[in-house]
Amino acid sequence: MSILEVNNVSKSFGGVKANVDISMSVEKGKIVGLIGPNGSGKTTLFNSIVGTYPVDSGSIKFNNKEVSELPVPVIAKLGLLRTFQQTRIYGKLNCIDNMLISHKGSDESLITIFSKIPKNLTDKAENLLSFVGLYQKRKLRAGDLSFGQQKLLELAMALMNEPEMLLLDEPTAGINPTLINGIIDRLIKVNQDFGITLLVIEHNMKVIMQLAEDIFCLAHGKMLANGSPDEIKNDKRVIDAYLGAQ
Ligand SMILES: Nc1ncnc2c1ncn2[C@@H]1O[C@H](COP(=O)(O)OP(=O)(O)OP(=O)(O)O)[C@@H](O)[C@H]1O
Repeated sequence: MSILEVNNVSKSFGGVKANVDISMSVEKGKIVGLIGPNGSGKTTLFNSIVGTYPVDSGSIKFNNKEVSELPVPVIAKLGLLRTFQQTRIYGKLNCIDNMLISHKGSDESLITIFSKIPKNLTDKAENLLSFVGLYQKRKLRAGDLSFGQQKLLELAMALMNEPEMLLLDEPTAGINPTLINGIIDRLIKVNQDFGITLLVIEHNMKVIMQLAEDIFCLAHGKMLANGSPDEIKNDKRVIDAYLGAQ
């Protein structure tokens, strides 16, 4: 059963056709990759799916519900969330407070939020920090964490809202190669332990081949190929698109 259905989505910025007639389907419970050379339209597609940009045409269905006209917070409440290439954390707040602030009930001011935090929410924040390996650092300012740890914090912050599906924009970008395996293991656990469907943009081919069961490849704003890691690895169109982009 598919959790996400993108049908004939197009999006232009002035004369730039960032996405042209894109169709893709993501099966519930899977880890799916989205690859493509720089500027091929991956982030634009993410932004369209989560509601950041209105699409020019086409349909996006999440759990069979049309979401292409809905704003970001409404889509988030339906259970579809994204993380960013550059982490979005509050550097001056400690890890626990970052977690509490990202909880979706929190649309009030910071003072109101912190003055009435239920104990179970703090417990949940601590459990998730422990899940991503940051429990010991929970009282440190997020800005003092390494970039890799900030990415794990951002992942934990997204999990606070118990999404059904997470869109991850380059979860291993800028991370020390020795820590990359830790991130891959965490993402697999997110998928297996919480049953969260993952759609992952990734430039690191080794990572996406290890992580994803199904991979979509964009080039020049169009859907170029779709298949298993093995099929994609050996697809001449994909190889040419990457070589041509270098
Ligand atoms: N807000 C915007 N305004 C104008 N042009 C944009 C905007 N966002 C993206 N574009 C253009 O759309 C095209 C696709 O960009 P996009 O960021 O979606 O590609 P990408 O595959 O995510 O690239 P990268 O791998 O480098 O992150 C590019 O030509 C880009 O310059």
